[in-house]
Amino acid sequence: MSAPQVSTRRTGGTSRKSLPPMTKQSAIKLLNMVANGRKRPSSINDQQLVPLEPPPGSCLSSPPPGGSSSRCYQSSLRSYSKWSPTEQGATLVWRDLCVYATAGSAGSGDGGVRTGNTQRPSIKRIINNVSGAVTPGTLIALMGSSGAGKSTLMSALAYRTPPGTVVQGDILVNGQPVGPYMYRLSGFVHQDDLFVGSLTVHEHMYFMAKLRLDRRVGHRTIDQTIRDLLERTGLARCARTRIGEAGDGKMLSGGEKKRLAFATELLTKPTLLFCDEPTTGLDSFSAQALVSTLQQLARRGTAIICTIHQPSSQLFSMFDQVMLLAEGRVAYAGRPHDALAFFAQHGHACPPNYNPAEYLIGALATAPGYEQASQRAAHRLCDLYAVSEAAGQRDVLINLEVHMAESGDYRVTEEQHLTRRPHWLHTTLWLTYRALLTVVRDPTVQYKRLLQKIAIALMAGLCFAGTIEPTQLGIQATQGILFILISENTFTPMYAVLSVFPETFPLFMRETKSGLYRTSQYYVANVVAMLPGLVLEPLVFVLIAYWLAALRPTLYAFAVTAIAATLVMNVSTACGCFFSAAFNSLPLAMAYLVPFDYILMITSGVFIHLNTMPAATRWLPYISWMMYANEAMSIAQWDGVTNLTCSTVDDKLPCLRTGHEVLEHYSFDEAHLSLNLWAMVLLYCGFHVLGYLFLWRKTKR
Ligand SMILES: Nc1ncnc2c1ncn2[C@@H]1O[C@H](COP(=O)(O)OP(=O)(O)OP(=O)(O)O)[C@@H](O)[C@H]1O
Repeated sequence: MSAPQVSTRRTGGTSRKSLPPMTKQSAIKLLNMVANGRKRPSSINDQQLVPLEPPPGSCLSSPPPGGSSSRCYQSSLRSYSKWSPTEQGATLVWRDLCVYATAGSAGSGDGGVRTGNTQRPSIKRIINNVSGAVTPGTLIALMGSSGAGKSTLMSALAYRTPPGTVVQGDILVNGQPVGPYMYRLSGFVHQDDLFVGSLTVHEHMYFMAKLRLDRRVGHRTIDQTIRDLLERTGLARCARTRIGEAGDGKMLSGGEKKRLAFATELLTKPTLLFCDEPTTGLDSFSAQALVSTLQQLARRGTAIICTIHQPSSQLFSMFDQVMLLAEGRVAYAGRPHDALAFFAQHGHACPPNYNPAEYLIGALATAPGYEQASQRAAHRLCDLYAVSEAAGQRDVLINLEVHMAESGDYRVTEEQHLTRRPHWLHTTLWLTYRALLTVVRDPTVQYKRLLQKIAIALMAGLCFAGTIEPTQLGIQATQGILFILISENTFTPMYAVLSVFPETFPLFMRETKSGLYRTSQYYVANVVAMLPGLVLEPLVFVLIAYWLAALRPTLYAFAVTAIAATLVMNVSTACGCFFSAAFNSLPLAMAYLVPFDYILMITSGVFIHLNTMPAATRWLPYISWMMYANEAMSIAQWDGVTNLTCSTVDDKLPCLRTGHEVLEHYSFDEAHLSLNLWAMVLLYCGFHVLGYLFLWRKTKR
């Protein structure tokens, strides 16, 4: 396949069609007529102008009961003197839109085209020259068979395309090309729901409100908003239920999770709402209830775009507009009822008692065994629509928006300055709270590990009980228990955190991309949430093993051992976090970590005299916190000891008479105590900085 030449800009003006000069008022008049389904007039009379601003009490503030609010919004045109979609409603138009997926991007599943020794990236066109418009107060359904390009089109419109996707064409919101502001202006309900399962519904909503709403919004208002939203989405009775992960006993159903995702997006009262298959997995009653909630939301001025799979007849008729896609092209866009008439006109009359949506999608789908014929039929319908009157009216509306954007005297309101985002620390604290709840509520993470630590400490302590004496054998036993104290606080925690980032990565990416928080805040919150466990565990372990084994009975020696063990556990966890952030999967992280473990162990000072290591590897102990901890703990045990006895029976045993000689035997030095502790603090910071940088780099891809 030859790769098409595409520009890498998201939107641009290469395809802009030139329009004749037009006054602002004439354009508004024309737009108004087009939106109301009338043909373009040959001349525009300025006396027939409509007011620019909706009058007080118009449908923007109070929609007519049962009336077509989309018509209502279309006739209430916004002012073109400023750009303020939150005040005026958002008109989203897209023109000549093409979306390409490059090889290697999510879902492409191929690595490109190989030519000779070089690999040329392959590019697949998913959306092919699509144009359309959504006005405030309109509920529009994107429909089509599986693979038609619904999700791709919607994510491009919402400015949420996955990495590796190239978007070409114009996408404008009230005349402004879409950009990062879409994360603030619009909500996006994803097809797959991602939550922190250990939170309850109310906790999740409260957390989201704290991070997404203006920081001046008080507790009472937040509580009231959450109560209203849970009521509206039918989740009020689940407010105290944990969201849960698959396999948990107490959890929300798939449909409830979908509604929770929906309620979360409504917190910010988005002007534009994108819903990727919101009814999938819901029974017909719940699906209808959800679409009816969407209808109500549209009546209040939100422009809503949904992708939807084979809706029931009733659901189909609830949408103001439908856009039918076939192989990335538009086969029809307009009112649902008119879609049936258009298809009937071109030889696809829906039989009576047939689900219309199913019929229309079936007419555009590729039938197995008849691929070429069905593709030809779908292309024919797309071609017929492209030259239809409905497409012409749509094009006038789109061109007017583009024209107004180009020639209008817009005053772009920096709407983001109107909302005060939470402070860095505030967001970090809320993230820490959420991470802490996860740690506390997941017994496998915390309690089981603590119990395991106590059991190992008891076992190790009892095995060494009575062996710590001022003899040559006692020296060996002392160094042995110190190694147990260090290794037990190294390997288990290091491997335990390996899954932290890969497991939560999809949720983290979604939340950071939507501007909920920054990588630094997420990283710091996770580290802080781990801290209580990382202090408690080594202290409990040392407390039990130290006194059972009867190591040096001075407060100083105990304190140094406890501090060193705590630092060991924290550095190990930091190292685990670094490997976890650096690699995309647990097996990959493990594959690299195991060889690193061996370096740590070999250079700990137990297995080899560090001075005798080959010159090329002599730098390795400097990155080994096991060596630093071993030296610090050994100094605490042997510093100032002078009463060691030698064996009179076995002259093959070495004879070390003082603590100084013991330390020298292991290539340790009394003067290095504080140096060792500071080296561990440095390693802790270094690993975390590296871990953060790797995680941050992933978000930039
Ligand atoms: N990153 C990608 N790389 C290559 N092909 C892709 C990529 N993303 C989507 N596609 C392809 O583009 C086509 C449209 O995908 P899309 O997910 O938009 O379809 P859809 O209409 O939403 O389907 P469904 O209803 O099954 O979710 C599919 O054939 C899909 O395999």
